[in-house]
Amino acid sequence: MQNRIKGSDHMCFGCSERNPIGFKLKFTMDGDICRTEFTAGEEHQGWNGYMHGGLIAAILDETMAWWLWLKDISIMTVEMTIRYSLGVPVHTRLRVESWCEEEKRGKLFHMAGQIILPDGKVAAKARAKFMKIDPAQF
Ligand SMILES: CCCCCCCCCCCCCCCC(=O)SCCNC(=O)CCNC(=O)[C@H](O)C(C)(C)COP(=O)(O)OP(=O)(O)OC[C@H]1O[C@@H](n2cnc3c(N)ncnc32)[C@H](O)[C@@H]1OP(=O)(O)O
Repeated sequence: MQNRIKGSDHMCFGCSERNPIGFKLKFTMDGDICRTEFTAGEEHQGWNGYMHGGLIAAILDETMAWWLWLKDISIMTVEMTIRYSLGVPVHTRLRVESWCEEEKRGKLFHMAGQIILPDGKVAAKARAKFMKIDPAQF
């Protein structure tokens, strides 16, 4: 998997290779699904042995954002809900995927994403809205 941005100096917590405490996620498009993988470590725990819910949200947020980013659409998250169905154990390879459910007037994107455990069960599912922004403002 390759990030599209190379040589830039951004410090995005989700995807920058330069951020020393970030997730360093790398994304790829598979048809109309954006995918990444992640294995949580001890430092990502909430309850012992399980990943912190806020960090689960961050991974889902980032994966949905990258579906748009890979299509050259600059956005910001404006709303997100998460259903946490199963604990996400640390030291476990996770598959994360996202897709677009609806586009409104080319400005608001209704996205969804999920974290899948090795046995195929969905541990967490997000729905979020992303608003198109002018990247020159940031
Ligand atoms: C070279 C370097 C590259 C570096 C590249 C790094 C990589 C990059 C990868 C990506 C990485 C991303 C990382 C994860 C994504 C974040 O984490 S983003 C961070 C979290 N999100 C934020 O901070 C967003 C904060 N919000 C804002 O700044 C402002 O609300 C915004 C988004 C700029 C919009 O402001 P605004 O233009 O004033 O919008 P506003 O007038 O309030 O609303 C516009 C319209 O949308 C509607 N609307 C607003 N919110 C909603 C909503 N939640 N639901 C429905 N409608 C809504 C309004 O009703 C309005 O409708 P109309 O009146 O036009 O009909």
